[in-house]
This record gives sequence, C-alpha cells and structure tokens, in this order.
Amino acid sequence: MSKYRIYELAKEYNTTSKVIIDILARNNITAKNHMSSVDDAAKAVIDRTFARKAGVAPTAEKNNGSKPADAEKVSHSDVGEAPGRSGLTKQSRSGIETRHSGEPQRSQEARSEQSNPKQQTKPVGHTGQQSRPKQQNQQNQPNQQNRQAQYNQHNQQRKQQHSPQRSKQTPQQNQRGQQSSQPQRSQQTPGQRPTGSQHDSGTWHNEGARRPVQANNNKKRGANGPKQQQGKDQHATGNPNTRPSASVSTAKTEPPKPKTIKLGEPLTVKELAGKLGREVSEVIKKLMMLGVMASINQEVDLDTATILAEEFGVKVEVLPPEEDPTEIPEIEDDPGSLLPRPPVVTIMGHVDHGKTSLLDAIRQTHVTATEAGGITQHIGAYQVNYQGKKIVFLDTPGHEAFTAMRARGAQVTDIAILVVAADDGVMPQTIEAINHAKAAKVPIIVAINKIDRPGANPDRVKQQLAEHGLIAEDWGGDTIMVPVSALKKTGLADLLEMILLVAEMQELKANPNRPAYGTIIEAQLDKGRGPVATVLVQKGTLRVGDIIIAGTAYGKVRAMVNDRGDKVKKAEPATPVEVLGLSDVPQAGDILVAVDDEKKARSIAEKRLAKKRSEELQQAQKVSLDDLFKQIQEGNIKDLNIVIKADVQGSVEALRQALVNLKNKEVRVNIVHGGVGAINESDVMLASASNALIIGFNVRPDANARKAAEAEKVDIRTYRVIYDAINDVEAAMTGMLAPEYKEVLQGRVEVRQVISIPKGLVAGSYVLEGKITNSSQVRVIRNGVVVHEGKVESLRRFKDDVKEVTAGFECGITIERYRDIKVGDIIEAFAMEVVK
Ligand SMILES: Nc1nc2c(ncn2[C@@H]2O[C@H](COP(=O)(O)OP(=O)(O)OP(=O)(O)O)[C@@H](O)[C@H]2O)c(=O)[nH]1
Repeated sequence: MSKYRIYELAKEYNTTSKVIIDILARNNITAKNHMSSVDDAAKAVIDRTFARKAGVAPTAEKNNGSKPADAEKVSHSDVGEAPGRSGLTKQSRSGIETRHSGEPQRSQEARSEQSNPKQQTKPVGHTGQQSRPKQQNQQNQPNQQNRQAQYNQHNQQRKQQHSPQRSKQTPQQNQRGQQSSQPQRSQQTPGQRPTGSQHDSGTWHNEGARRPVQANNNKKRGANGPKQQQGKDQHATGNPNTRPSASVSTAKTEPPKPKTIKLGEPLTVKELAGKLGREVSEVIKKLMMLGVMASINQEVDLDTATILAEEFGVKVEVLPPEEDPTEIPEIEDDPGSLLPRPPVVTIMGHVDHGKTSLLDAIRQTHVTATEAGGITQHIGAYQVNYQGKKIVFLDTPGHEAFTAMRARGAQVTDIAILVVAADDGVMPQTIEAINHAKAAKVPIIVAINKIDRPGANPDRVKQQLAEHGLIAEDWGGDTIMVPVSALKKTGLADLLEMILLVAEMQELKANPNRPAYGTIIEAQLDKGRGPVATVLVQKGTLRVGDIIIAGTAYGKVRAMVNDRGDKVKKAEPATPVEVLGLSDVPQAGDILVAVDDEKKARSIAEKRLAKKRSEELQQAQKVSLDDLFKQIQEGNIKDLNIVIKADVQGSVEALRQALVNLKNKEVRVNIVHGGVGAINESDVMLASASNALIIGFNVRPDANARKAAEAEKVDIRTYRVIYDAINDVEAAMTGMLAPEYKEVLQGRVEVRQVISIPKGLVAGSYVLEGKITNSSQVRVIRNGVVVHEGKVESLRRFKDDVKEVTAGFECGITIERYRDIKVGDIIEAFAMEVVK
C-alpha cells in the first residue's frame, strides 16, 4: 500500500495542495495539510477527478487562481519538447510566448478555459498541437489513456457547448477536431501550417508576422483561402476575447478594403488596385475574367473600373470631371430671359452658280439702297433689313468656311441657302453643300438662280434635288425652293420672305442681358489697327471696354465697327461687328467670350496656347519617310498612306502600281489620292488629314503647299526618277533609308612646328588628347575660330606613315589642299558616324 503526500499529488497535477485537500474532502477523505499522507484509494479519487474534470475549470482552482507560470511551463515544454514537430514553426512558439507575456487578457481567458494544466493541451485535435497529449503523458503517467479519451470527449463537448459556431464548422474542421490530424498535417504544405495553428489560441497574436505568407498561400490555394478565413472567423466569433487581438493584427497587415471609392477619371490598373486595397494581380485576374486584358500600367476607363469595383463588392462614387482650365463654363440662360433674334444665313452652292452675285444683289438691294448714304464695308458678315426685320448674311460663301467653323465647334448658321444654277443643275459641290447642311442640321432653302438664262430648267433642278432628298413644296415635299436671278435681281424679295418665314418657325431667341458670347467670322492683322476680328455676337451684348477672350487671344474691346463702317458702342445678339483690342489674331470659328477679369482672360489664353503647342508637337508625329520604320516598329502605322502627284497621268499610275506592290507583313501601302499637276495646298491638307506623305514626280509644291506642309508637318518628297521614289519608300519601310551621320570627336593636336617640304607644309604636332588617324577629318582652329575643315592627307611618325597617333606622341600631319597651317593652331580630329 503506497502513501502519497498531498503536496506530491498537487505537484503531479500541477495544482495546489488545497485543491487536492478539497477534492479529498468532497470524497470524505480527510487530509489536514500538504504534508498529510493519503493511500492508493485517495490517489485514485484524485486521478479520477482530474481525468473527469479535464477541460473544466474547477471552481476551487479558479478561486485560487491558477499559476500562469505553470501554464506557461506546460505550454513551453509541450511545444519545445515535441519531437518531430518540425512543422510547428518558431513563429507559433513565439506566438505562445507572446500570448502569455504580452496579452494578459488572453492569458486570463486561457486560464479560465484551461484551469487544469492538462487543459493547456486543449487544441488536441487541432492540427497544430498534436503531440501535446503525448508529451503530457510522459509527464503524467497514470491512467493516461483513460484521461486522454475523456479529455478528447470533453473537448468535443465543450466545443459544441461553448462555441455554437464551431458546431457549424466544415466537416473537415470537425474531423480535425476529432481525429488525429497527423494524416491531414502530412498533406499540408509547410505554408499551410499556420492554418492549424490558427486554432491554437496562442497563435492569434502572431498573425501579424505570419499573415503575408498566409495571404500568399491563400492566393496559391485559391478556393481554400476563403474557407480558412471562414474557419478563423468562426474561431474568433466563438471566442470573443480573442476577437480584438485577431482583428487588430489583421488591420495591421492587410491593406484597408474600402466599401466605397471615388473615381473621377480613368486610372491605371495599379492605381485602381491601390484604391480597392487589392493586389494588382487580383485586379488583373478580375479584369481578365471580364474579358479585359490589361497590364499594371494600362489605363482602365471609368465604366470598366466601376464594374470591376462592383465585382470586389466596392461601390463607386463617380466624381464630376475635373474642370479644364482652358475652358470657360457656358452660362445657361433662363428661358424667360430669351428674346427673339435675327436669323444668320449662309449661302452655299457649286462654283459659278452665282453665290457671290446673289449676296451682292441682296446687299445692294437691301443694304446700300435702304441705308441712304451707307457705305457697305466688307467685314465678313452683314445685316439686311427686310420688312422691318433683320437678317444676317455670312459673307463667306462656300462650304469651306461653313465647315471650318463647324470643325471648330462653332455653329453660327441658322439657315443655309443652296444656290443652284437653273441651267447647270445639281453638281458635285451642290451635293457636298447639301450634305454639310444636313450634317449641321440646318434647314435648307434652295435658290434656283439664273432663271433668266435661256437654258434655265427649274423643274430639272427640282428633279435632281429630289434625288438627294430635297423635295420641293410644290412637289409635296417640305423644301422651300425660290426661283431667282441675281443678275436681274428678281425673286430676291421672295427669298428674303422665305428666310424670315423659316426663321420664325425656328423661334430663334437669345438673351441680350448677359456677358457676350460670339464666334469669330474672320480675323486679320491690320497694319494700323493691329489684330482685327469680325465677331458675330450670338448671346448677350458685347460692349466697348469688355474684357474678351477668343481662342488664344485676349484683350479689352477698344473699338467696334459695324458692317456699314459705323463705330458702335455695343453689339446685341445676331450682330456682326469688327472688334479691335485683341492681343493676337484669333482664328475663324474661335469662340469669343466676355469675362470679368483680365488676369483670368490672360491666364486662360496662355493655357490654351500651351495646350495648342503641345498638340502641335503631337502633330509632329505625322508619318515621314525618315521615321516611317520606327513608327512601323512601334505599331503606330499599319497603312502607309501616300498622296501621289506627277506631271502626267501615266506616271501617277506607274507610281501607284509600284508603290502598292511594296506592301510587307507590317505595313500596307494605300494611295489616298493621285493626281496630275503641282503639289498644292489641298493635297497637303488631304495628306495631313489622312496622315499621308506626298510623293511628287517631276512636280514641285507651290508656295502655299510648302507653307501648309510646314505648318501641318506633312512630308513632301519630290523625285525625277521613278525608281528613286520607289526605292526610298521601300527603304523607309524596311528601315534601310540612307542613314544619318553624327560627328564624333577623336582627339586634339597642337601644331608646334611648321616644316616646308616640296609638296606643301607639314605640321609638326603633338597629340594633346585622344588620337588622330590617317583618315580623320580635321578642323583647324586658330584663336578659337575654325579656319579650315578638311581631311588628313598624311600622318607620319619620324619618316614612317602611320595609321594613328595617340595622346602624348609627336607626329607630322599634312592636310588635304591646305597650306596655311601655323604654329599654335589646334587641329581637332573627328569622324562621322552613322546614327543608328
Ligand atoms: N445670267 C445670269 N448670270 C448670273 C446670275 N448670277 C450669276 N451669274 C453669273 O455667273 C457667274 C458666276 O457668278 P458668281 O456669283 O461669281 O458665282 P459664284 O457661285 O459666287 O462663284 P464662285 O465664287 O467662283 O464659287 C458670273 O459671271 C455671274 O455674272 C444670274 O442670275 N443670271
């Protein structure tokens, strides 16, 4: 019969003597103090009690307060002594240490859950702590199997009782809790180890250090990641005390994941990932799933960014676009402030159909005649009074001006008058004019002109126009067609009446009581008056003294002159006036706006100028034979557009055929236009618009074309031999165009003695730096001035010809066809190298 001291039992169970005495007392066994001895029966009671209560904190112990140090000891030894636990990282060990030393709250919680030191092995069944029971068994010998079974059973019960969420664990997790996890662990990669440790309460505090690896693993494991996250969350939820520390460490290591982001403009994938708090790779992957292939620095438009953000569960707040500093916000007019205004009319039509004649006829009949003594001044637009109502005619016939303005965003015309000669009928430019007016959604009134002519056939004109969608009213359509004769001045009143009628239907209105807004119709630099611009005021009233900005020009209105040459102080809507006082000559179609601050006007104008310059620089990117190959390589050019001009049609065709056949894998030659005659401005404009280069064979560009080509950065190449043209284009396409050279300095030589020989002069010299060779090009410099440039004729050391002489050596140099060498001259040796 063995005897056991109370203190020995207490020591065995890592508890206090009082706990042992209390347990014995409850079992009617008396033990006075820690030195008291008890028999086997009492020992069995203690063993049973601890085995049964494993995992439950005995009240007595709670009351006594377990010793954290004890708990630590167990934990440490558990971990530290576990043989073959290489999978348990140092991190998780240190995690346990951290838990006890740095997180008293957690220790408390751990204590309360694990009052029994054996319960330190609570995570049995969790992958990270498998060896603990075993190790514990080494320490606590009796009834170990029994206790182990009881412990496991209890542990399972406890999980179910105390952690409702845990019961929701995935089967896998439950399995882990019940079975030995060794097989599972063996399946895990080292990177997965922390997952098991997650269930080890101690490792929560080490999350921060481990998280990046985990994040990686999650990425690698794909679907496993969220599951593990879920498991972790469950754990955290099931154990409220652990939650704060867990969430704190999460916040520390993971980028914040916003619920809402603000986007204002397209941004790169990298920037977007940053805003979303995601890895760039995640964003790229999601984009790929959306069918968008993008690299890290590629821009994503707002729509795509919004869809992508929503995929991540992030709401997007779209910010209004940033204000363009070169733009002046338009003033919205209150409908109540609008008053009727005169219509603005443009006359269009085919060449020689009588546009100018018609304009003149109207002006003479209704301006000069009605305004007695009035001098009609050409300012690009004029007002006509008819039946007490005003009509503004733009005195810039032809659709070029009309479309040029439209291209600049200015819509000045309310009504288009299409002049068609009754004898000639519809011609190519008539059709163009119809299309331009239609594109601008401007109503058309047809003036069938020259009805006085013997061959005039208005019905044929109507017939032809009907084919282009303009059906005369008397034919059941809605296009007003007025027969007129500009020469005989007949039908003009009818035409004006119709203009007023159409204008009335359009209900043209503007607010005269606001800062002026208008369009530049014409502008030029006047020798005496400086920049002069004709402005059609469209809204508001322009006054002398107003601060204005028009395109890149700005200034203060110094004076205004109307179409009759009168000085005026103000111009109301639909009034054309000449304006003086601008800093520069604006372009036709520029918008003129009156602003309140001259500084602001200047600043905006300067910004516009800078913008224009940068746009011009971009224009320089136009195709040219010199950089064709580079552009092809950069993928900028797939079609090489060419305009061909030649002296005869045969040459045009020959060139066209030969050039088209030059196509290769990367680029295809496309002849946008081929014509006979000198290269003119219109060829250049066409080439500019279609990013083409111009090839001229036996023709030259005229002065205007040259100027335009310079301005538009259009490459013009002229040839006298057809094969040269073909060879050049071919060479440019393959990057074999005659190379450029650059100068490379080889060395500097000082002339110290001049020796006269029968053939000429030898410069007895000393190479100061670098070298000079017998094939060097040389520059003779005297007192800093270049006095000669040529080539080395001979290079000698003593009496021998040498190929080169380097720094620190003397030599004799003769220079081709140069005899004026002097002592003290510096000879610069250089070579021309090909620029790659
Ligand atoms: N018989 C007759 N001749 C006219 C009439 N109108 C214009 N002409 C003549 O037609 C020719 C061309 O007239 P323009 O007014 O210069 O024609 P346009 O359309 O302005 O021509 P471009 O400015 O070159 O486009 C001139 O010789 C005019 O005298 C008309 O009503 N009857």
